[in-house]
Amino acid sequence: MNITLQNIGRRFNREWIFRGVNYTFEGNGNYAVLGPNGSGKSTLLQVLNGSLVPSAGTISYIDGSHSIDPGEIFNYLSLAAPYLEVIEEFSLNEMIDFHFKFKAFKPGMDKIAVADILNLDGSRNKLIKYFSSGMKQRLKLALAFCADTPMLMLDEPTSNLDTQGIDWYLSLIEKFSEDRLTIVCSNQEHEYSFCPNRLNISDYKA
Ligand SMILES: Nc1ncnc2c1ncn2[C@@H]1O[C@H](COP(=O)(O)OP(=O)(O)OP(=O)(O)O)[C@@H](O)[C@H]1O
Repeated sequence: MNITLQNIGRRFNREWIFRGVNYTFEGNGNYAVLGPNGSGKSTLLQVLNGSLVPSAGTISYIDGSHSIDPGEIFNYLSLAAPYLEVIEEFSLNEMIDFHFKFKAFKPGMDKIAVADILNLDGSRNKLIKYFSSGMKQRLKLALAFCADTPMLMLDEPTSNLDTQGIDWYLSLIEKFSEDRLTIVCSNQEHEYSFCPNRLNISDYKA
């Protein structure tokens, strides 16, 4: 999967957050979007995942030999981000069932394997509203990692995770990011140290 940005800019009201971004995210590469708080990392990720339209420029998606309509791109990606909520009234079982109505499981994965990855097999009927913030973050990550999509987008992936949770995240990266384009928005080195390709959004401040 390739994503090509040509002269991309995004503004809110009169303020340009970034401008003139020319960049290609290629193949199954690992990419980090870097920059200090408020620099526009999440805004760029939202442009990349089709939830925000760019204010300038064009974005194109190519999967193999065919191009994908930006309106359809959500079907091709898995996203874990602080602004993407889990459904509090669902149990863990219901949340997994719901998520995988829209996305296929990665080969070898199923509902039980996802609960196993979370180490929450005994809590399958527990309502998500009773999960701790770290458990909710693990759930968001596991749902994204275990879905069979050609793109994985992660915004602040280890927020609310303890040291053990960070190791758990890194083990999932090793297991589930190899064969897909992976983009991580972060300002914490341990979250993106595996990414050889780095885009600093501050370089495009208008
Ligand atoms: N819907 C919006 N309306 C107006 N301004 C917005 C909106 N969303 C984001 N912004 C502004 O855009 C700028 C970039 O925000 P963004 O969340 O993309 O930064 P970030 O680099 O991801 O920050 P952080 O590291 O704190 O998560 C900020 O100044 C923010 O206030």
